[in-house]
Amino acid sequence: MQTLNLDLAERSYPIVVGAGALARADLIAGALAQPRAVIVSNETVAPLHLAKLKAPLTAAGIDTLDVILPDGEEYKDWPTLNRIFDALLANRCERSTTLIALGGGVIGDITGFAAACYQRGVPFIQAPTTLLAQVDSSVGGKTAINHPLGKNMIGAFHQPQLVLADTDTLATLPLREFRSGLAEVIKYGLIRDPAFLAWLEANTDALLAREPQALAEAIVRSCRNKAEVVAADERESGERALLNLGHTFGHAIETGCGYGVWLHGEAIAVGMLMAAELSRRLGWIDSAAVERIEALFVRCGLPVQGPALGVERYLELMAHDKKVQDGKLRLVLLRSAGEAVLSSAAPAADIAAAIAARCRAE
Ligand SMILES: NC(=O)c1ccc[n+]([C@@H]2O[C@H](COP(=O)([O-])OP(=O)(O)OC[C@H]3O[C@@H](n4cnc5c(N)ncnc54)[C@H](O)[C@@H]3O)[C@@H](O)[C@H]2O)c1
Ligand SMILES: O=C(O)C(=O)C[C@@H](O)[C@H](O)[C@H](O)COP(=O)(O)O
Ligand SMILES: [Zn+2]
Repeated sequence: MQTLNLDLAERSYPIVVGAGALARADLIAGALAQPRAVIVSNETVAPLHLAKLKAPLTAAGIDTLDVILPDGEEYKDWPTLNRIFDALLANRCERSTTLIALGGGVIGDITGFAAACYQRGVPFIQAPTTLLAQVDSSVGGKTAINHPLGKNMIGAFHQPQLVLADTDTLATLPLREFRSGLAEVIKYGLIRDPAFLAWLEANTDALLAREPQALAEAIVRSCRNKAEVVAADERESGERALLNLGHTFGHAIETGCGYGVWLHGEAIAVGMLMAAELSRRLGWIDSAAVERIEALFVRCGLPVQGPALGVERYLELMAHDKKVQDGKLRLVLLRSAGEAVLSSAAPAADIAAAIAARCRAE
């Protein structure tokens, strides 16, 4: 078990990574204000992993209520959020009730947002069970639901009290979901950690084989990168925007195709290649760098071409991006494979050409 700390003064919290972390009722109990917690999970994860979390809590005298939601990105929405509020109210949950999100990023994001809103804010704990959630969404306090016009458009910054990433849960994760998580792992290498990028290239096979040591190292190094960025810029007034590499394009793919059709990691993999292609057109990186990124995605089984939405539709969807300022797109681009910058310098024609180069023909 390894523990990192996300340093945010009075909102600091531990990120615990390792086999069996879900059973650490002692850590959960230490974070609770009363011996009661509400576990929010979904119909897929609960039968696989809920007992590992719930039984030790019960044994420790902590009363738990389960809220089991339908599974899917398309349920990261208002009606599903309301189901959490209905359960909290029906069970007279108080301001000191802690919510525990057991699942992937969808459960983490919606539970975190419910915690941010219920009675104007209650504590919550992240218990991520996908690779993507263990390396990214459980850390940093971005919580949200989707809107038909854009991803994560309704949300709040609300930090968890604790992150418990049990690497044993990854054994049941479908391969496509595992690959999707690798896209966010690679993102850290691309934006700020060239040594990690090289390590990922050298350890792709071990990761795809889910070798425990390689997995733990990838998760810890990812969380360390994320924790450093969030500690420096919690509310995304600067450096945190770099965590959005590929997301302006990727969110357009997710929204444009309908939530759940493209997985988040798949969409941002293509988005990162669009950003790389645009950086090449600006003369910031060379073709070899773009090919290097593409080769790693191919080895990880990630897509390298986007859907044929049409360039105009991509641009229309991208106009909703949260980084848009005074109506102008700001994009995360690459200065090298290992250094990203936020820039509004790209000419519209180059943005359109980069999209066209990386999506299927209509
Ligand atoms: N808040 C953030 O900072 C942040 C960061 C990245 C992504 N996100 C969001 O996270 C979401 C994507 O998260 P995700 O990739 O975890 O998707 P997900 O939550 O939909 O989980 C993927 C699938 O795996 C299943 N699953 C989860 N754990 C499992 C396990 N251990 N074994 C078997 N099946 C399991 C889920 O039920 C689901 O079907 C998107 O909504 C994205 O916008 C948020
Ligand atoms: O934590 C962040 O900051 C991120 O941008 C992490 C992203 O991987 C994640 O997908 C996030 O939800 C995107 O944020 P958004 O502000 O573009 O919705
Ligand atoms: Zn993401």
